[in-house]
Amino acid sequence: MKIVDIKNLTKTYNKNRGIINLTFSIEEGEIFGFIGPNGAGKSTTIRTLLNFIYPTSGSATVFGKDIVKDSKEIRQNVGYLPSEIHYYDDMRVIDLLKYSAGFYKKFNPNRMKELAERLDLDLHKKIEDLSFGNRKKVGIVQALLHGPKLLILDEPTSGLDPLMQNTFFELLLEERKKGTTIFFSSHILSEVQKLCDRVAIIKEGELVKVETIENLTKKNLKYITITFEQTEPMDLKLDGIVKKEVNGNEMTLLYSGDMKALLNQLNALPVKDLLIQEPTLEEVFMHYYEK
Ligand SMILES: Nc1ncnc2c1ncn2[C@@H]1O[C@H](COP(=O)(O)OP(=O)(O)OP(=O)(O)O)[C@@H](O)[C@H]1O
Repeated sequence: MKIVDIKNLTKTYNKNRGIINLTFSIEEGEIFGFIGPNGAGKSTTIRTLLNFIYPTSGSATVFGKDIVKDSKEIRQNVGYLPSEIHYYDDMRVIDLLKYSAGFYKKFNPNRMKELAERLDLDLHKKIEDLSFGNRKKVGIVQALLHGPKLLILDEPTSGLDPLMQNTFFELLLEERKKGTTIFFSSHILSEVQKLCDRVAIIKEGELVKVETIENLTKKNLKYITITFEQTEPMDLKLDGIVKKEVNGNEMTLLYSGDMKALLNQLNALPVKDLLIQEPTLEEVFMHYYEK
């Protein structure tokens, strides 16, 4: 079942582009990454899905329900972590969480305590006394508290130290085991690689690609290092060379072409050593972005 289904969704702010003609969907139980540089349109997409802002054109459904007409119903089953969190500063964490839990039909105080403990969050502190990272934790507890079917997380890890990020990822994997679908925006590629099943890449408001992490990292792009016997310039004439660098007798290639064609050419050259590696996700994305 499609938990999120976005069709030709466009949002323009006066004359500014926000997002243009986005179409993609997220299946039940997926951890789905949403990747793009600052200003690409990630928050705009998320805020539109939650009906904080209205689409200019196009449509989307969450749980099969219309994001504009049925937004109240949808929100009962969504946990949302905004990228920037603004709270009432003089409230204590516990009171704020109870207050926000009041908007949902399901609330479990034991779950609140358990989550606070796991994240090492002091429930009795005032919000104004919390660091940025600790405020983020409040947002995480708030998003998970009512056992949502869909988690929408906008840059969730910014401000968390690496240990806390791990705890947070563990929590997400536990949620996934329960069947929760997770939509996760980020500009940090390694965390997406670690956690997500599929990823949508967005650039300047437009969707570049939707791909499984497996395919993104494995399918076509290879990182190739060739060491030649001699330093005289060697030339390779091949389709599919995305990037080439030559340093002394060493040539590195990002290559997405036919492997046999490459090997045939190398066969005629004085090759001393050859190393073929999986590219990092950074390299894969650069490849998409450069196009
Ligand atoms: N309230 C607004 N008014 C006018 N333009 C806006 C508004 N919010 C966003 N934009 C524009 O829409 C585009 C997408 O912004 P958005 O915040 O969705 O990007 P993002 O991918 O979430 O980036 P970031 O990681 O920096 O939050 C940007 O060009 C931005 O300038």
